[in-house]
Amino acid sequence: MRRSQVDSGTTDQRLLDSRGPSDWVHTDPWRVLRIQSEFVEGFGALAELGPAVGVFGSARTRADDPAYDVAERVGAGLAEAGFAVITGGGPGAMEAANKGASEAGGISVGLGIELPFETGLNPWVDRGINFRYFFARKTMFVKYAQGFVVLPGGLGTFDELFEALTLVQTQKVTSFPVVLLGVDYWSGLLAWLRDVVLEQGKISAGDLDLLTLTDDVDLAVSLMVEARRGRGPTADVAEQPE
Ligand SMILES: C/C(=C\CNc1ncnc2c1ncn2[C@@H]1O[C@H](COP(=O)(O)O)[C@@H](O)[C@H]1O)CO
Repeated sequence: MRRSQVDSGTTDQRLLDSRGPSDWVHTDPWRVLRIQSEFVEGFGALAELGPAVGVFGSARTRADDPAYDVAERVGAGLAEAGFAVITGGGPGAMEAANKGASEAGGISVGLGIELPFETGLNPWVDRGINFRYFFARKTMFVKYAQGFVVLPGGLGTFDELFEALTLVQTQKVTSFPVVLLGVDYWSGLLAWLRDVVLEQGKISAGDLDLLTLTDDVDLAVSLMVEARRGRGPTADVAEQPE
């Protein structure tokens, strides 16, 4: 535009001078940009992480609970085997796994989530990202972890476990090992999946093959190592064309 068509002032000036209504920051199009920024930040922070395992488990596991010690040993074992350990960055089993990984000299990652009862990232997270949106955070777990160790937990842990299983069942991700650590805790769920869900044809037998139930931390770690070998030499970079 030229002459009288040109708006007075510059675009920069209009941007910097104007303080109009602000309700648009709470609209969906603006949220889309915030969501996008979570993906950009997550991909940017984790792209060069190398082989990693996700550890899920209860936010309520106390330090005197035997499961805390198990989580700590899992974190340490995975770190010693060369895996980065990715948790939800919160308290309980997450904190224990991060502690184990960090103390063993490994890469301890926490993907925190904004919650009404904010707890913040636990002190053992060395690389942390805070998310507003659960679904953006979940993408990071499945994109950057090559296997999952699941400690005793509640609804959040179930959600993460079944999300991983669903993605494999529907072939949305390459199959990865899922270890349920805690025979007493998890065997009831596994029995129900086998005796009711499988029996009534709601899942296939192969869907259960993905799961290993054990109390053995070393076995959990070695299953992850085996799976990493199975993925071949590209396991560290895992770049695929679109
Ligand atoms: C409930 C309390 C704190 C919650 N803080 C959390 N911080 C980060 N991640 C969390 C938190 N709570 C749940 N998660 C995710 O779900 C899984 C644990 O859920 P569960 O219901 O406790 O089993 C865990 O793997 C996280 O990814 C203060 O007590």
